[in-house]
Amino acid sequence: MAKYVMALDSGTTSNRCILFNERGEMCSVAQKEFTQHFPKPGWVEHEPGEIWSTQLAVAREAMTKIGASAEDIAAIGITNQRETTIVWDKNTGQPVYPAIVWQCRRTSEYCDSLKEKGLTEKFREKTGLVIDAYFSGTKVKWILDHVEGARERAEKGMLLFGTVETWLIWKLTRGAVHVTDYSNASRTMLFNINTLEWDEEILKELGIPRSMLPQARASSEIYGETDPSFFGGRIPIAGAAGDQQAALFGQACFDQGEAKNTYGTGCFLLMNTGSKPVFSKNGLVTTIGWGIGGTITYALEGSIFVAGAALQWLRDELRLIDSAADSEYFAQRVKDTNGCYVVPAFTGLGAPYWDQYARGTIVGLTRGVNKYHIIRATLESLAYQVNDVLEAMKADSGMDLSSLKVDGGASANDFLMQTQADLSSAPVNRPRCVETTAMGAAYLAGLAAGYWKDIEDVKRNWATDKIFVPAIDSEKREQMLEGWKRAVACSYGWARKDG
Ligand SMILES: Nc1ncnc2c1ncn2[C@@H]1O[C@H](COP(=O)(O)OP(=O)(O)O)[C@@H](O)[C@H]1O
Ligand SMILES: O=P(O)(O)OC[C@H](O)CO
Repeated sequence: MAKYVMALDSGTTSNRCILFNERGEMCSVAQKEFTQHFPKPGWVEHEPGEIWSTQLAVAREAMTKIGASAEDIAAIGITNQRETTIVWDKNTGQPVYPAIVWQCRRTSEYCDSLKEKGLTEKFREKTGLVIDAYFSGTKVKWILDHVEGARERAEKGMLLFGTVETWLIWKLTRGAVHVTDYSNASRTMLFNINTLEWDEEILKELGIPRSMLPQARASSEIYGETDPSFFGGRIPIAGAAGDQQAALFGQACFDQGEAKNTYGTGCFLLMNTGSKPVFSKNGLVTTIGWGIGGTITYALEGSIFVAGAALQWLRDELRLIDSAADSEYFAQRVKDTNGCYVVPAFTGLGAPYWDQYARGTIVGLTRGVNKYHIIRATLESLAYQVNDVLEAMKADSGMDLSSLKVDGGASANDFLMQTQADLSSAPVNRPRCVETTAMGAAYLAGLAAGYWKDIEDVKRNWATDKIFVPAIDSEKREQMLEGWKRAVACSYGWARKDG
């Protein structure tokens, strides 16, 4: 019997491969960063070829590290940065343009024009999303409009579109399989989450030919097998999900009302809402969590664009810290932020504000504010943003969260986790394995391949590392939150051309 399930976790800044055993333990890990391209202010691109080559390299490296062969791998599950858009030639496999990354704001004005046409409600009802440059649809349109000859070739059926999992599956099968899963499809703004079909009316509005789109499939099923040239044998590719949905799965949030927050480059808070979509009145989006065995599980999501990336900004641009982890120590050199707030709206504000033109700001500066206050305020900004989303989620779902499960790189920061518990007045529960995204992908694939029997196996493998309980009084909390609201208001609309 095969010993492992392989998770390919293709994130925004790096590709990872983790081999899990039956108990959900990580037996081998390999990771490689890839290049971020910022060709213009607000634009973000990746090279699709580099996404593929680094992903393949880490998969081979993880196998080599423990001497695993293709026969040792029961299945591959793929999880990925979502919305990032790749268009390539069906015959040559050559991308026609770099991958336009989820953070890229280049289609903001076109999104405004859709809103001005009064299409907001229609898009929400069909796709569950707000109209925003974040999602893939307008990025595909941009490529077709701006790359010479692309629209003509797309109309002739010569071009294919995919998000990152689609691209990787296509590459791993040497062009034999062009699929996406429902969770990733639900992030394109082209997919009807009620009918589970690409939406003809939206495709027409955006001028996107149907023939470019992948087949939308369940998140846990065998899509195809890897070409033997890659790993020395065929391995079934048996699961795929967007990274945030995979984390919800990996955190074993299987019951309605269970939620997790991932603190990575951005922050993504998702709550399982069961088998019916819940439409938000408070700035959240409705998304597909996963589709398994003919059943769809929906989720409410609050997407925060800049979280851990703000720590990278402190490290790389301001050079106030040497590593993101140092922020924990420095933040505690002072007892508070001395009245200072950092709003890291570097690429606009996502949930619950959705202001494409907001930009980052630091407010409350006085002569006494030092670097430790700024570091602390930056870390606190992650917790404030998550709290804003939590409040919206409580209002939409009518449920009070008994605890919040957390994961992602920045969840290792105890100061941040304690601040979250304090600001949100709720216990924060950090699991022993915070690689829940990769774990979720592994489970989705392992369940389809019969490596695990059912979700009870997943639940059994989940264990708490530490619970952070609220430790400040409500007066202090209210005072901190009030200042944050005023700081956020200062960042609104800054990049709008008309001021
Ligand atoms: N100890 C820490 N404290 C605060 N932020 C951290 C810490 N460790 C990592 N980070 C931040 O978390 C992010 C990396 O987390 P990860 O889950 O790997 O992100 P992604 O999957 O989005 O690439 C980086 O933006 C980094 O700045
Ligand atoms: O790569 P991550 O972990 O920052 O996740 C990115 C999200 O999927 C974007 O929607």
